[in-house]
Amino acid sequence: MTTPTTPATPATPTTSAPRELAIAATGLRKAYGDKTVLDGIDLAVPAGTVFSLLGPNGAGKTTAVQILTTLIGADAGELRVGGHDLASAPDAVRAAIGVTGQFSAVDNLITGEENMLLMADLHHLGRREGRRVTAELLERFDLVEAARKPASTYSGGMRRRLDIAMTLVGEPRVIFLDEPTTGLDPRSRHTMWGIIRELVAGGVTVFLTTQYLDEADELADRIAVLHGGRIVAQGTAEELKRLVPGGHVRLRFTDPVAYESAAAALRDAVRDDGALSLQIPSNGSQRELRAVLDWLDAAEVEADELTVHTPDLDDVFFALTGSTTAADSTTSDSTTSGSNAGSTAPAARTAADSTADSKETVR
Ligand SMILES: Nc1ncnc2c1ncn2[C@@H]1O[C@H](COP(=O)(O)OP(=O)(O)OP(=O)(O)O)[C@@H](O)[C@H]1O
Repeated sequence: MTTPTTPATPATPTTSAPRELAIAATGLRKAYGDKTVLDGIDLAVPAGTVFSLLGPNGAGKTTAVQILTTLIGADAGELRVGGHDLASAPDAVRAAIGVTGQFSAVDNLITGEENMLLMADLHHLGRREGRRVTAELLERFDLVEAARKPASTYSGGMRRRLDIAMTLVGEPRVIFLDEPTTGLDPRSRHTMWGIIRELVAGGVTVFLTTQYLDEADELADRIAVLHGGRIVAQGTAEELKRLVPGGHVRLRFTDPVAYESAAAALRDAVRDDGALSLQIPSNGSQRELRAVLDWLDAAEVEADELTVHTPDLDDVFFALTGSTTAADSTTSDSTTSGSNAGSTAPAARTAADSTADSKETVR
């Protein structure tokens, strides 16, 4: 397991007391036949935070969610959710959690409001209280106009909002969101992100699986990458990004003569003769950028375009889960990548660079 060297920044700097853990797993194991899906993983999610579990298809994210929500049993591990032990008090765990995601609880044949009232019944809220909670949640999730229409007529975004609203009827303290924005358009995704932030601001803990790395980057206080049955890295998004070298400034030229003279002056730069571009290792910080610009001035290099690429979670994901070898090489390079951007690690840089082009920032 790779652990970033920098300690995590506390989510709430105002208190130094350790937060109560909403989810705690030690040595979680699960196998299907002779296929080990979770090979002894540890998770610690402080209450009131967003934790994101990332991993390639088939890594075991849904299996982890199913175990932590009591849907299936684990083969081994000490597991606590919402302050209760999963093995000895599954009902208490169920009462403390909400689950939404790939398997929606929405019944298409009835209206949104009826779905909500049904959920209120399941939670044994009285008729009046059920109506009050339903009205409040429909309002909060912008579903008042659609409340009397069959759920089958709802858009994907409306259905997810209804699904979350239904989950909130039981006032869960821990919510598992399994790929909550898959298939949603960008506007609906942003609406969902706003909803998740609001939930967390209200003290709810969110366990999020997602295939969108920008979503984890945007929302998660901590991220764990699951691969080969193990957590191969975990930390804040910033800590994970520091595991991957590959930050650089790219200079593009239109004039081959200018390109050649720049390449001669900047002998440490990586050449791309086809694109007439040079890459200078840089961590993208203001200080390093200034140093690069001074260096270019001194060498009298004038590029037609200058772009800065900093590793993002896609790079991290690719490097850690691309193959065992890639993950291993990235791990060993990681200690130098954050502090010494002047050095480059060829194997990991190749992994990062292959996904880099669409994410460069022109500054
Ligand atoms: N009931 C089952 N019986 C046998 N194998 C299973 C069962 N459920 C899951 N698996 C296998 O366990 C592995 C992990 O599956 P899981 O659905 O947890 O992965 P995931 O990370 O959620 O993937 P995805 O991103 O594709 O949803 C896969 O290889 C899957 O085929």
